[in-house]
Amino acid sequence: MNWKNRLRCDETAAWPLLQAHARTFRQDASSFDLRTAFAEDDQRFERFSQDAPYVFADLSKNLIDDRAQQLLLQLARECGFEAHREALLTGEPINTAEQRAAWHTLLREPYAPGQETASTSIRAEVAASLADMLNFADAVRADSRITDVVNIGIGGSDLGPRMAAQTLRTAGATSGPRVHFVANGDGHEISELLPSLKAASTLFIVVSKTFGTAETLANAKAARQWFLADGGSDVARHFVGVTCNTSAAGEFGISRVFSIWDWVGGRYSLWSAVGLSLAVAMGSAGFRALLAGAHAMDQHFANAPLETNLPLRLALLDIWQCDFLGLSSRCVAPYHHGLRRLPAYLQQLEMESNGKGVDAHGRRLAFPTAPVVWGEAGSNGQHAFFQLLHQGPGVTPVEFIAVREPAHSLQAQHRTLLANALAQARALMIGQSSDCGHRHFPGNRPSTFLLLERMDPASLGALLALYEHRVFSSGSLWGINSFDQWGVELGKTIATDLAPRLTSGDTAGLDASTAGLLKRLGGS
Ligand SMILES: O=P(O)(O)OC[C@H]1O[C@H](O)[C@H](O)[C@@H](O)[C@@H]1O
Repeated sequence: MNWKNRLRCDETAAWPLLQAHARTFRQDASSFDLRTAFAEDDQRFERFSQDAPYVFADLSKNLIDDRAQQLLLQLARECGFEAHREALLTGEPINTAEQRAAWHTLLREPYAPGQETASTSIRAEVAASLADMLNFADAVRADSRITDVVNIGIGGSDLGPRMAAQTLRTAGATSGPRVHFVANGDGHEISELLPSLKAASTLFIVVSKTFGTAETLANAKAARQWFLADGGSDVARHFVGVTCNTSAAGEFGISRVFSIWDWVGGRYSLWSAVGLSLAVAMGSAGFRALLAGAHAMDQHFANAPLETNLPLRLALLDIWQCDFLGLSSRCVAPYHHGLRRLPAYLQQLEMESNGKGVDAHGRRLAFPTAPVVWGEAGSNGQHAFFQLLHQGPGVTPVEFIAVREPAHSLQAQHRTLLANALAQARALMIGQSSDCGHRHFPGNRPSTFLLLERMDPASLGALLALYEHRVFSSGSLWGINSFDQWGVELGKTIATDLAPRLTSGDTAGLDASTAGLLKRLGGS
């Protein structure tokens, strides 16, 4: 099957079979129960868990059985998933709305000069661009005059590098200058940071694929104004840019520009020069290790049989939960302090990619797509919202992420943390019967457990690539284009219209609520 003619999940023969099968999972006494499933099958853990590069995954505590798993695999095959995956990995224009590839996997593919293929020149270009970016990053690290680096960007130009830098700092894999991130259009964020800096020892990296994002341009202007006021004179040396739009960066006064390709989607761009601040934080060797870890996961995704292909298995579980069990949210609980921004990163990756109500041809979808992703680092979440997960009226699947080896020496404390992650997953599943209502835990609540041996650049690269491919896989089967984001545009257009009205007080044509609020907010 050609990827362009692939089927949508609800057009397959597997779809109605899955619907029928899902009825046996309804929440009543005769339905599927995890406790019974484990009691009746001593191989359940082995069959619903697996290794993938750098990641071990246990899916066995989910509300899924062999028949559901087989039907979901049938659904993937019927949809033409393998052809679509091939198109992703070979740079076909799968972002059909914008007629371009989504070829982030190329950014982490090792390049050996002399390999003659049709795409040799783009591979050579990618390798040269990476070397240029990493040389610059190492030079910044070696320059004792630079003590602080500020990444100015938002969305995909912030979330990935910020989360990865934070994770690897906690893991002890960063050194060199302090790296800060400014994203928010709210001027409080940059205003809080700037007074702690000195113009002469600060490097600003302005990251924007389009170089047209209002928040980033406003923060970059504020930074330049502060830089000049603080006695800085050499804007060209202290401001560099990362963008597709080199001319707009030039107009801003930035001469040192690291360019990226239009086939690198914002939320998939961490691996490109968008990761410059991260490369400054960990050096070229660390950045290359991150790419190598991601590439190992790419290879797994490309070659592992569908039955043991972890990104696909997680995507099938998402589809099963979302479309057949009616579970519309997923809690991510990373039991690693460094991963505390992972839920925010995944919110963009998953919800901006797959939060669509139409398919790639613009046809309305009659089934739900991306679940709401939310979460907080463990064990913090246990003392906040886990109450709802254990005893709330609805069911929310939880995804635990744990790292076996800590980067600190508090071994006993780490064992307690791991015990807590295990305990929460087990408590959700086994529950506890009590005649006293508020002490009753229904149990049979699903969770997935992802386990890393240690947190280092390669493991993080693999984990993030796993999530990217999972999102591609579910999006592919839902029939949607995971690589556009038209849903963010309307609000931007309206904000452009409203901004001058806050000063003029003009409310013509506005609804009464917006007009009333505008009058209260205006004039400052
Ligand atoms: O990198 P930029 O062009 O500044 O875009 C930054 C972000 O803003 C957009 O509105 C999109 O929602 C994001 O996908 C993107 O990552």
